[in-house]
This record gives sequence, C-alpha cells and structure tokens, in this order.
Amino acid sequence: MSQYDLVVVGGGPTGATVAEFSARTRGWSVLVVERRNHVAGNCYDESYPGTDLLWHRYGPHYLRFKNTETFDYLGRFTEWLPGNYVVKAQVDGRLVPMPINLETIELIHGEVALTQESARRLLEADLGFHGEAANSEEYILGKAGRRLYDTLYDQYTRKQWGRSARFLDPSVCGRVPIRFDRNPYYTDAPIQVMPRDGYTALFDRMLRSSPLIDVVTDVDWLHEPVHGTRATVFTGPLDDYFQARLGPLPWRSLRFEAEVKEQEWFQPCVQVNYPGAEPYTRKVEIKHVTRQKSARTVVVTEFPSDVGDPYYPVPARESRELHQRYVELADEEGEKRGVVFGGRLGNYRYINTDEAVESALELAARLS
Ligand SMILES: O=c1ccn([C@@H]2O[C@H](COP(=O)(O)OP(=O)(O)O[C@H]3O[C@@H]([C@H](O)CO)[C@H](O)[C@H]3O)[C@@H](O)[C@H]2O)c(=O)[nH]1
Repeated sequence: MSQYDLVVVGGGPTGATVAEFSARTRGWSVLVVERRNHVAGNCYDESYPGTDLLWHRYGPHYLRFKNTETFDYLGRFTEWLPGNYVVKAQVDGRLVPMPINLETIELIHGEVALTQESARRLLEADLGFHGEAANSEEYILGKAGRRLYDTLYDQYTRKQWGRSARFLDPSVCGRVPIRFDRNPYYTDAPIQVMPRDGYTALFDRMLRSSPLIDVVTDVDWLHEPVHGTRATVFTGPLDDYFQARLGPLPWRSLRFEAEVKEQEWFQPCVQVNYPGAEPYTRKVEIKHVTRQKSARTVVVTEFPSDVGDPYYPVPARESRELHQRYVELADEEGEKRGVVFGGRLGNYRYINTDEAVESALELAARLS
C-alpha cells in the first residue's frame, strides 16, 4: 500500500483522465507511475531533434469526437486547431482518396462522373460477398467489391497485421468509411480537431492541474507494485500485468523511420497509404495537421512489426478467447487488490483517443 488514495499505472490519455477526474471531483491524492521517460502515452509528441517541428513519436493521432461531452472535457486543457485529416493511397503511381469515395471508385474502375446511383450499381456487380460478414475480408468484399478490396485493402492489411483480413474481425477494416459522395476526410466524426500546442502539452496540463497529483516517470510499476488505499488503475498491457501467465496476447507494433526534408512540403496531405508491395504501410507528414510554418518538414514512414511496444490489440477470434480468460483473472485481481484495468492496452480494445478518454471518465466515476 502507498499513502495515496489512488495509484494510476501509466500517464497516457486514460491515466491522465482518471487522475485528473479523481483529484478534482473526489479530492483524492493520486500517484501516477509511468514506465517511459515522458507522459502522454502513445500520443506523445515533441520537437523532432534538431528542428522545431512537432512529430508524433509513436504514430499519428487524428483526434475526433463522437460527442461534445468528451470534447468539452479535454477542451478545459487545450485550445483547438481544426482537423485537416486527409489521407490518400498510392496506387500505380497515382494518389487516390482514402476512404473510398466517388473519385476513388472512378480512378480505380476507370470511370468518369459517377453518381451515387451509378457507383452503387458498379460496385454491386463486383461484390465478392453477400450476407453478414464474419471477418474484414467479407466486410469489404460485401461493401466495396473485389477490385477495391484487392487494390486498397488486401496487401495493406497483410502488412499491417501480418495476416489476411480474413482472420480479422469485420470492425478492423470497418473502421474506415466507404462513401458514395466526394467527402475527402478520413473520418466521419462530427468533431475533428488537433490540440493547438500538441498532445504532450494537453496531457501534461491535465496531470499538473491539481497539487493532489504526483507523477513519477522512468519507473516500472510491475517491478515495485504499490497500491492505492482506495484503488489502483492499471493501463499497461493486460498480459504484462499477469506475466503472460496464460500465454502472450497478440499485439502488433510499429517501427518508425523519420527523415527531415529540406523542402516545405513532401506530400499533398498528412498521410499517404501504400497498399502495394512496399514493406511499409504509410508515410505521415504531420505538419499538415499541426499547421506549423517551416521551410523544412518531417516525414515518418511506418513499418508494422510483431516486435516492439504494443500498439494494436489484434481483433480476431483466438485473441478474443484468450482475452476473455485474462478478463477473468482481472476480475479476481479487482476483488483481491482493488485493481481496475483501463485503456487500449489494459482493456485490450482497439479504440481511438476520444474513446479512451470517454471510457476513462466512466471508469473514474465508478471508483469509490
Ligand atoms: O488504406 C488502407 C487503410 C486501412 N486499411 C485497413 O483498415 C484498418 C484500419 O485503418 P485505420 O483506421 O487507418 O488504422 P489505424 O488505427 O492505424 O490509424 C488510424 O487511427 C488513428 C490513430 O492511430 C489513433 O488516434 C489515426 O488517426 C488513423 O490513421 C487497417 O489496419 C487496415 O487493415 C487498409 O487496408 N487500407
């Protein structure tokens, strides 16, 4: 036991939210223990070495909100910039809009001036699956057809996940909308914004918002577990907590190669996806969304990998079964030691940052 009411393991979006809410609304003392040398979790951004340009060290984060409650909550700690989340895919040397929209369908099917009706008819004739999709391959074949699946999803997904879309839940490829209009933005969320001073500044402000919150970094809680007198919230990888007692949960990681380019812009939008034979999946030029002005730019190429920090839980049948067995252990741990698991890693859920904050607020409200 520590002298703190609450111990939070991990200083990312979930940990910062639980800590801030508990200090502010309950007056609890909170210790946040972070394994890395910084807070903000995988949202961490900083100036790229030798430049004053922000980069997202663990991959891009395009903040969007489904509801105003979470948006208003985070808005207490930051000003916002409008989001500018435009993504294209490189296909045969050309850039096509991603998500699929009418222009994508025209470029890939060799058509012009498609309407919603004519595009639907075209794809209907190419559908490779009918019925209720049981996996991501069936989902895309049933909505966009064979040609778009083969061109935009098949190899990209194999690279990203190390397996075919056939062995992933429909929700994985279903994250990206398929459109019959000309909307070029990556997500359908009604609110799309970037924190004006970056994500690290946002989560750092949350953690500094109360003198009741102490933060220690460079400390692996698993080596020296201390518990809060009221609760402990663990936001690290669920299987790490249990020393992978039931076997490791499948995770997917990323390796990043960053380059400073001596040119104002490298590509026309923040993200270009590579659904072909290249060993990487995407190139991100985050300056498009941070809106910094500079004659230079930073470009980050992503190489998916099985080794490295866990970024993605793998939504698939076998991981769901193993995860369920870990959930049973987690429930016992809650009863024995008051440990509650949260966040993308602690709950083994493929969620976005707004969803992590939303569920952290719910979790914090349940603590007593
Ligand atoms: O060109 C493509 C694009 C996607 N897929 C398949 O869809 C899966 C989901 O894609 P996406 O949502 O783009 O995946 P990711 O989570 O890596 O990226 C988004 O999430 C945020 C951020 O990481 C969290 O804030 C970022 O904003 C988005 O880019 C993908 O895994 C593929 O299987 C495809 O095949 N081809």
